[in-house]
Amino acid sequence: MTSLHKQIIESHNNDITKLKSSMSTRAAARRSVCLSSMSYTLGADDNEASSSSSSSSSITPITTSNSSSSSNNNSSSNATNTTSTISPLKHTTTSSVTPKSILVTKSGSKEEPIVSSSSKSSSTNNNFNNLYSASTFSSSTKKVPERPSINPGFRKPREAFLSGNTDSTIKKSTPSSSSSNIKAPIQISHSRVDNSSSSNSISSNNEDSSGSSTIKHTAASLSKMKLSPSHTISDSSRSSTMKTRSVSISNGSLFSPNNTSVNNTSTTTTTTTTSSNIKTPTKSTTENLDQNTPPSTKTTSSSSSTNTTPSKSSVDDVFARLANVTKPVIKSRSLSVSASLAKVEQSPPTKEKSDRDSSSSSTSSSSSSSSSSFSSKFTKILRSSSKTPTPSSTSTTTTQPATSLSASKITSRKDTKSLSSFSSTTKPSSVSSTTKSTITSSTSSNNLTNILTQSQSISSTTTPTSTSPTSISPPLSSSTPVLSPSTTNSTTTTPTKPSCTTITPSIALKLYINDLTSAEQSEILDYPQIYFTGNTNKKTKFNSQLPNNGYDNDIGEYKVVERDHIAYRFEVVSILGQGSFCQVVKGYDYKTGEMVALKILRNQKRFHNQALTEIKILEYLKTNDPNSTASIVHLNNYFYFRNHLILTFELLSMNLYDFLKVNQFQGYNLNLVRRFGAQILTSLRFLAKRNIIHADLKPENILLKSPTKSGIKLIDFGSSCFENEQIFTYIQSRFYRSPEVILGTKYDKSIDIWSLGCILVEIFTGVPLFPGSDEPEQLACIMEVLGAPPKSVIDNSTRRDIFFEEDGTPKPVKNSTTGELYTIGTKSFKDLIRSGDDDFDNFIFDCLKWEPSQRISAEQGLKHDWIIKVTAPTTPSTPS
Ligand SMILES: Nc1ncnc2c1ncn2[C@@H]1O[C@H](COP(=O)(O)OP(=O)(O)OP(=O)(O)O)[C@@H](O)[C@H]1O
Repeated sequence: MTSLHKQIIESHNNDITKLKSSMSTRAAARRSVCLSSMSYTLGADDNEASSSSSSSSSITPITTSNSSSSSNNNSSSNATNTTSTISPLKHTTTSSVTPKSILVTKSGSKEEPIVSSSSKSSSTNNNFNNLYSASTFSSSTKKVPERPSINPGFRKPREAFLSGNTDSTIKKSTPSSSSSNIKAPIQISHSRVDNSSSSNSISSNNEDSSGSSTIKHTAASLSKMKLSPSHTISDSSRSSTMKTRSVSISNGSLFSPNNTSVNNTSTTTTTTTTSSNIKTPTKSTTENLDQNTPPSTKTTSSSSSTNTTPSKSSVDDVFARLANVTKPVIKSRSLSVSASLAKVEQSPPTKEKSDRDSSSSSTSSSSSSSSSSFSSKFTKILRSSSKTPTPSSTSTTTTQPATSLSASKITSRKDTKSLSSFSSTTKPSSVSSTTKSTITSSTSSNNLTNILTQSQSISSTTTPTSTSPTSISPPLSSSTPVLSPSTTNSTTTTPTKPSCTTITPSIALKLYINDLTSAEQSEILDYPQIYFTGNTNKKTKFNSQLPNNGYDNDIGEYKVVERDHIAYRFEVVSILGQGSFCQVVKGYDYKTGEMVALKILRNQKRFHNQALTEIKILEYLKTNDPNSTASIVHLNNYFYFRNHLILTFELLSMNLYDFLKVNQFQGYNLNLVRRFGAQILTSLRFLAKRNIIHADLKPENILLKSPTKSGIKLIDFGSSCFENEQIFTYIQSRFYRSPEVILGTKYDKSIDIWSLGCILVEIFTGVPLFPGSDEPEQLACIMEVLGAPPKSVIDNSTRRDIFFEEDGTPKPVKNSTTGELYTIGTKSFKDLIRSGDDDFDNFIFDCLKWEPSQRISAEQGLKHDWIIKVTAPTTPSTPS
């Protein structure tokens, strides 16, 4: 093991510690952690995995200007010339922008082939390496602005929306005294400074609507590159809660701009921070990576390419490395029990339930937290969802589901037949094959793993259910092999397809009572099938004096404990992400043998209500997308655990914000942008045909399916709605917020097209197109490029007074940092983007129309010249 490996591992361990500590803190702490020390979470045996990925240490920043795409060569030159004007100050900050960590989420074992269109690609797009090469736009290392501060998760009341009190800084950025002296046109002066250097200065208020935090940060706006004084941006702290990433790798080892040559790098890539350099992986980088590319990865890469171009970007190789580093290895722990013991210990279900009920009741009454009282209303939810037949249709009908979640999803918790949702809604794979499980008869050990070291065969205690709503069933393997003794003996094996054999709670109680907290000893009786009871001695202890009996922190977030169980079925492996109203963890499903993503909603009524809407839409979408070709995440299941609504999803990989981050916000070439664009358009067309608005399209909500492939999926339908069921007026994350939402006019599905335009530009450039720190600045950023909105748009605005003078002239808006005024229409889009591709520019123009009706539709977008130029076969042929 090289010293670098040790360094990486050390860094990982440190980050794990930070992550753990951050999980129990409020948003302010989380935010700081996210910015300054992105969390790294590893399975217990990941050190081993990381050592096998030494090549990752040889990755150097993309620094040279060898455009990987021939079509972009010209623009590359242009970019070089243009960016050479960037001020030295910008370069000075460049050296400090290095993110501390590179964040990658290892996908589950399922890796889909790269968008197969690569084989159909033009000569400029015949190699996946090409796809992942840096954008021709890139110049120096980018700094990105703080992520949008207002998040749909924290929608404001309509009154606040109309009064403009939605972003915490509206007052701040709407000049009062100065405004009277300043006339339009608005002048502009952006600046961007390094946010990585400012994380320590973050303070945030965790309260929903009133809180604001001041963040000194860097923003890497294109237009602000010429000036780089730091500025202060106020954000609504909650909504700007930064995502934590499942895995972060010491950036210093992998991507530091200053690390031009790292251990094991035989050939050094010259790194420069001059703006004229377009950062693209060099041949040497690729070669070094290839030496250590796992066979599977190499195969994948080559198979996705018709021509191998060794000198092209190796970002995909980077991801292969990262994926390798983060390969989760967890212990296999499947519950099993001796037949004799099962016979002896099995208690009548009604008795157990009765005991549980009384216990639960007592527990409930002892809790003084408001969240608990609220939660009681939701305890009916989902635990017996299986009893309800699935919303029948799997056709592509555009009929929307019932307004509210099916009543079948909500049943009394006291219904003794209401098994846990997953147990009753799934067809146990083991049953169909009359699986016999290997078990141990040991009664001396409380450790399930230990018990599995001895074996006996018994019949599975699982019974098939007659009703299996497909829309909420977890993924099932066709056959679920039984753990063999050899498998179960290992403490470091990758999760194997486990036996679906379960034990009853009473047996689990007998066997593992010492592993269960006193609360669990009562709680477990509520779960008819026990798959896993946790593998940690750090379980949260019941405390009726604390929020949700100690299970929650003070903002209603579940205190996630790694290695603990969720609902006696899933093992918490790591944290994947942190949303405004949820935590997303990677979990191992002992029932199906799959890694999944568990979205644990905050224990507050509004979040639950929002999640119920999300579930309704997700189920509807899944039903209408049985083959999963719409590039939309599939909901596996949902259930209720410790007063938290939990949604389980297929496990995806990193989101596109992280994807930009690992490339140090250099952006990616247009071929890859196009691939993403085509897939997003396909998703939007799918949604549009069903009259669904996503309403929170942003890079964080677009996830790679695999770290090594370009396939993506949309997630987070928590803000979504049917067009005729609009609930919220205040939606979309600010950078991607459409003018009509800002202005408070009627909106429809074309708000997603606006977001798409912003996102695609960002993927190309690496930085947000319109990085307003609040809504007035957001609108000013837009007007700076698009000019003032048409009079009709202004006149229809319900928030006109916030942004416009009486005569319709835009109110002056100052740059929140420099104090300089924005000016309307002073930025040329083409100059701003410098894509060198008129088709791309035109496509973006078509997305960014003031008038929603004039924007391109998803259907039209898929036929646009830029999209059809080189289109992945899988994307246009995806479902209509
Ligand atoms: N299926 C998944 N697989 C892997 N990671 C996921 C998955 N779902 C979510 N994540 C991670 O968790 C993060 C938060 O998820 P999500 O956007 O659903 O939460 P949210 O609370 O709705 O977020 P927001 O604050 O944007 O509303 C995502 O950005 C992503 O990084």
